[in-house]
Amino acid sequence: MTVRGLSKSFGSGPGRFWALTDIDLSLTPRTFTAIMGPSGSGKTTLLNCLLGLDKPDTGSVSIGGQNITRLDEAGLAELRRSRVGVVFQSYNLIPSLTVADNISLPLRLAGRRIDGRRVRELAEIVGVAATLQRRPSQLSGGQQQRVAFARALITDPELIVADEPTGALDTASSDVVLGLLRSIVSDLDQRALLVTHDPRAAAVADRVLFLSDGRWQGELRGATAGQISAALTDVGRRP
Ligand SMILES: Nc1ncnc2c1ncn2[C@@H]1O[C@H](COP(=O)(O)OP(=O)(O)OP(=O)(O)O)[C@@H](O)[C@H]1O
Repeated sequence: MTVRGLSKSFGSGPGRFWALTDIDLSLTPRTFTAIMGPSGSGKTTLLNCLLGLDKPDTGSVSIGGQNITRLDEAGLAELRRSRVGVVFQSYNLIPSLTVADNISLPLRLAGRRIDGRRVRELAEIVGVAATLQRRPSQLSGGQQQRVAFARALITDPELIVADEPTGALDTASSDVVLGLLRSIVSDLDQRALLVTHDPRAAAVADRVLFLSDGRWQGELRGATAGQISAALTDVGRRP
């Protein structure tokens, strides 16, 4: 996945506001990248541009070698359904469906064949194989988030985007979910993009990119939570 020279504004005339300016980003397979930045720095706008929910003013977003900024609505729907797996803070599982049916839902929506063996395999990888016939309400928050990861992986996407995936979890469940994301990247050859406010979560990534006022402010590789926290404070202080 490659982003080149991406800029995004809202409004027009004197009220025009640049939420993102000249953003470049490259995510290669088996890399785990975290994005951090103060509130209003442009993180959600960037994710929305990657998912085709917002159209950038300039620049390109290439996923699987295709510039998604040129896709029509049908192409963008297919992108979000099959080519990018997304996990949010709220697990967004369908309460009336079993865990197995929640995991296979993206395939059903895409009209693709459901491979029961693959559903079980992913459930095992994320550690919810014993819960396949239960409903989401019978699972803990951490278990529900693991189901959301299996659902994100079922279409074998080119990128996993996790937007505050540990925001609603306690420390122990957060650690499990972050360890899972880490192993998804290494064992399943995935690339992952994590947006988080939590330096402990970002420390699990290979590199952390800092965004402020819609521009990259720098990056850290292999940093501890303490180093990330200090860098974040520094970014927030810059004029
Ligand atoms: N639809 C919109 N219209 C006008 N301004 C917008 C719109 N969406 C976002 N913005 C502005 O763009 C800037 C970036 O917002 P964005 O939501 O991307 O920040 P964020 O880093 O995700 O913040 P948070 O951490 O609080 O979620 C903010 O100043 C916001 O007010």
